[in-house]
Amino acid sequence: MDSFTPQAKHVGFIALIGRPSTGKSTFINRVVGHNLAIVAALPQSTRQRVRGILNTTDAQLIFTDTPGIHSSEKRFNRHLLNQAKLGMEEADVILYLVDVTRKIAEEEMAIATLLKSVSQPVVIALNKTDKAKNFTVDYMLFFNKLFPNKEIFKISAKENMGIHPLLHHLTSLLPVGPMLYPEDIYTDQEPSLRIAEILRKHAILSLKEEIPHALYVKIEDLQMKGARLWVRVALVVERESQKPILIGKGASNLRKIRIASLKELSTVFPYKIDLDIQIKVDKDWRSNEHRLSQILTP
Ligand SMILES: Nc1nc2c(ncn2[C@@H]2O[C@H](COP(=O)(O)OP(=O)(O)OP(=O)(O)O)[C@@H](O)[C@H]2O)c(=O)[nH]1
Repeated sequence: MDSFTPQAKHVGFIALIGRPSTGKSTFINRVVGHNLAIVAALPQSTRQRVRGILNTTDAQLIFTDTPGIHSSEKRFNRHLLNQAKLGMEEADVILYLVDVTRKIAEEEMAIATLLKSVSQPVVIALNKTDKAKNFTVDYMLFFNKLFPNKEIFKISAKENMGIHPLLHHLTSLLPVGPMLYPEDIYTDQEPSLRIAEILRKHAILSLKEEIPHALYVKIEDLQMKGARLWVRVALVVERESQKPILIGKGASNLRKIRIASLKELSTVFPYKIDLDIQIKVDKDWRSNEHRLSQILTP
């Protein structure tokens, strides 16, 4: 007997899909218990396919957090949709998370059409059912009609309601096989990706409206210098006029981003980090196919 044969469990990939701000990142953080993905009250804050891995006694659930699906023809949103489709192709199970605080709209029709054509099992979970104002009943009717006999889960990722039965059901749908990751690994993200995600989150949180979508983060240099990790990072915007907004009066916004990022980085990495943050302009990067594929492809 090979003593290295991993223990057989229910193991597989679960692609999370849903329209923007549905709570996908909150859900992953809730079940995995680490702050892996960007959680922000902003649409499309998840551009990288972040994975969270939940190890239980009988399963290894590997979650893929896709960008929110948008039924927009804009090139930028088409890219996000492609990323979501990519995430679905690799998955054993698709978990469709629905935000019940928003009325049923064309996005649900678009997603339902997409889901009708997939070969994997689809699980539907209605999220944010803790909110007083919600359209849970409308969604139940909508999905019962589209997917007769399918169990619909009612959850709150934020308030930790209904999560256990959902995880139990997801586990039952995963194939039995060897574990794909060691049990102590909860993400397969590279350190540079994690640093970029954290910087981008705090940059986004420090801004309002237009700019967040015009921003990406590039790790330009990353070196261990003695016991410290030295990182040079560029916050890249689309236009010169966006630079002063990001920097803020007397560099106040930049300082805010640095302090919040360093605080979070200190909880993730076991060494001190030096951050050299620069602000750069990459003119109209969102219309540049080449740049988009560099930024959006994990
Ligand atoms: N009341 C309530 N709010 C929630 C719940 N889940 C998520 N939220 C909130 O909804 C907002 C969006 O959550 P995210 O987890 O960032 O959503 P997302 O689907 O990852 O968003 P994108 O990355 O833009 O696709 C945040 O303000 C969350 O706090 C929930 O169960 N109940």
